[in-house]
Amino acid sequence: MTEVRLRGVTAGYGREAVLDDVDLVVREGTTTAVLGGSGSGKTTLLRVVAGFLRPRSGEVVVGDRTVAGDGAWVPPERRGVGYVRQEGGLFPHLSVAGNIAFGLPWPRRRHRDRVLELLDLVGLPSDLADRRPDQLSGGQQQRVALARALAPRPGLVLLDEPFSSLDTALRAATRDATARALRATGATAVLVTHDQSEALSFADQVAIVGGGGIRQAGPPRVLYGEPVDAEVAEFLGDAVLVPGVSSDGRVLCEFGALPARGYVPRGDVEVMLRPEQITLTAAGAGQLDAVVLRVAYFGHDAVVELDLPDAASKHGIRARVVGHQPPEPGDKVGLVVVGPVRAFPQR
Ligand SMILES: Nc1ncnc2c1ncn2[C@@H]1O[C@H](COP(=O)(O)OP(=O)(O)OP(=O)(O)O)[C@@H](O)[C@H]1O
Repeated sequence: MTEVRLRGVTAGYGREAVLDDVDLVVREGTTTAVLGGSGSGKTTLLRVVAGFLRPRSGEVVVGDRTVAGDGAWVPPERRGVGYVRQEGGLFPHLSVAGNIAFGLPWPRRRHRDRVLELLDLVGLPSDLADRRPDQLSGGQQQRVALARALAPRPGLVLLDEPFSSLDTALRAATRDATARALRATGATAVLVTHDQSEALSFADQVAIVGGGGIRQAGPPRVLYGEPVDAEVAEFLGDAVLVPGVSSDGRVLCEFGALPARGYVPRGDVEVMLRPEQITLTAAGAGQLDAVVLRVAYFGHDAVVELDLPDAASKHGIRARVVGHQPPEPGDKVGLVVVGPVRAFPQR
């Protein structure tokens, strides 16, 4: 079991600092998903923890050892860290068993039992052991890469977008197998991903990287419900933003007076709510009336774009409704809006 701590870490390439004074804690035995725009420094963060990149300043602590900073430097191979890349990076000339055994310490490389145990751990049948990587599906290759990373029983596993090249169904199955294997071993994990729903469903903690730092880190529900600003809110899902005025922990906006959660700035604010906080009812039966402009149908749910005749904001009002009976464009509907909402200082 391994806790990871980054304190004041600044790192980059050449003169450019990609990460500037970054603090992050990943508690032992938990999973943190690192989410952020392209080029924001997610992989750089993993490289610093793995030891592939030396931070210019700050400290990295893995378990009870300072592995970088404060005069210390522990090379990657001595950090007890497993690393799984986007494309798996299996050795093409070795069998599945050979690839997994490569992760075992020298004296144990011939231990077939341990290889089969690792295959089972990642949910693969033992008869794949003698195949070559090119005889496996993409999802199977990623599971073998995970088995190889888990072979030396690392306390920490770093996963750099390991599911991104897989199609939707395979992605979900591989992600579930990975989550199960990590739980079974008790390893701490850091997962880099572009996928918001993956981050929210897979991890105990989500960390949003942007502007050289961690914009916000916390449990998925806190980040989704209480993002620190409108940008983080929009990054982590669909957000409806309307102008409002706050007083006494409530906000007054075109949806009426609604309770707000978290810190509420005074005066003019930007009010944020999620589209699923708006439900549709019969015209005249809600808190206010609207007309359906467009409907984006996704099967399990639908996003309904609405026009509020008396509202200040003329676009961007969206309700997420269950998919079996979405309304039609032109329909008149009533809206019921439930709080709490978030209120940000106006941009
Ligand atoms: N080896 C390198 N040499 C120079 N610059 C680099 C190197 N690797 C990354 N960078 C730059 O550092 C910045 C952060 O890169 P990084 O790969 O950490 O981002 P990322 O958030 O993982 O991006 P993506 O989501 O696109 O994979 C980018 O501007 C990138 O161009």
